[in-house]
Amino acid sequence: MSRTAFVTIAGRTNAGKSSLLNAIVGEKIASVSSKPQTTRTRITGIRNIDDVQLVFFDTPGLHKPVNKLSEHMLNTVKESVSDIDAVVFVMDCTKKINQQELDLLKSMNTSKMPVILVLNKIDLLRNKDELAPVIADLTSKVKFQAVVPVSVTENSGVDIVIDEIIALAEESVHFFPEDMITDQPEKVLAAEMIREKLLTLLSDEVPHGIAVGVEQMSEREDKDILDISAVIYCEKESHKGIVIGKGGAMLKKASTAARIELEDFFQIKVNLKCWVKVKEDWRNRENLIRSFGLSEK
Ligand SMILES: Nc1nc2c(ncn2[C@@H]2O[C@H](COP(=O)(O)OP(=O)(O)OP(=O)(O)O)[C@@H](O)[C@H]2O)c(=O)[nH]1
Repeated sequence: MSRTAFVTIAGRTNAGKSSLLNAIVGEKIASVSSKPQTTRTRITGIRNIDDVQLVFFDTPGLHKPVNKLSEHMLNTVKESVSDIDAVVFVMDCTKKINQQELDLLKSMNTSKMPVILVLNKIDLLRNKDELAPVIADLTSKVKFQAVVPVSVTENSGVDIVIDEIIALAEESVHFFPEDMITDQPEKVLAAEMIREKLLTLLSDEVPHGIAVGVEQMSEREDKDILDISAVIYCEKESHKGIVIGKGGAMLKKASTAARIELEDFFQIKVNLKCWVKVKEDWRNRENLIRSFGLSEK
């Protein structure tokens, strides 16, 4: 069974968060982060390792450098974390923990978020024995899933961080196709959430012959609403009828289930509109793949 881990990287300015993310996801990050994002959740990188897909994203209240976090943001941590499987909290091991970092870590404990502590920049330590008391002090105050000494610059410990994240991955479909990169990861993720709901509800009636493309996804300027319009492509006219269902019942059920999941993930009210179209042999059509926001590597 395939697994997915949704991961947020948090920590103080200059701790090495971007460097670590780059070390984990490699060059894919460039294509992902350079585009302006429309939603508050921002996917910053994707990495596939065997049957596990790691999806890195920023989430409100957590992605800002810790020294810029306000009280208000700390309070929102609890509400905005339902989809996080792991928080990777990066600290510069040569710097003492400050009150804000401690508060944030404690609020993560309160909301039962698994936290992997990365003690970065160990290459700067003259004597590695200096780490033991630091770790002892931190673990006496905060509960961590794992504590990993790392030097991103020397590429030491990064593999262990990856293993710890993999250990927290949950059984799930992969939201992003292997070997493809996208500059619109939120659209791809939303499309896959909709497709997954349809496949679950339809069971074997329309096996695999469904593709979903999110054509529009934008947050309203005046209201906290995310408008998403999606097209469901079937291979046959008869499949279209099944997807829509009697009096539109099936489509309604699937889009309601998808909307609930999308609202939970993006932490915003979602207005989802789905259309069903027949496109024979969509699987071989390059332009369709492109309209899903994907491209071959
Ligand atoms: N010596 C050393 N320097 C590192 C290491 N990891 C990152 N750095 C350096 O630390 C600085 C900050 O790294 P970033 O990855 O930009 O840190 P950040 O946490 O993303 O910073 P903000 O975006 O400001 O929040 C850079 O100059 C990195 O080259 C490390 O393992 N050892």
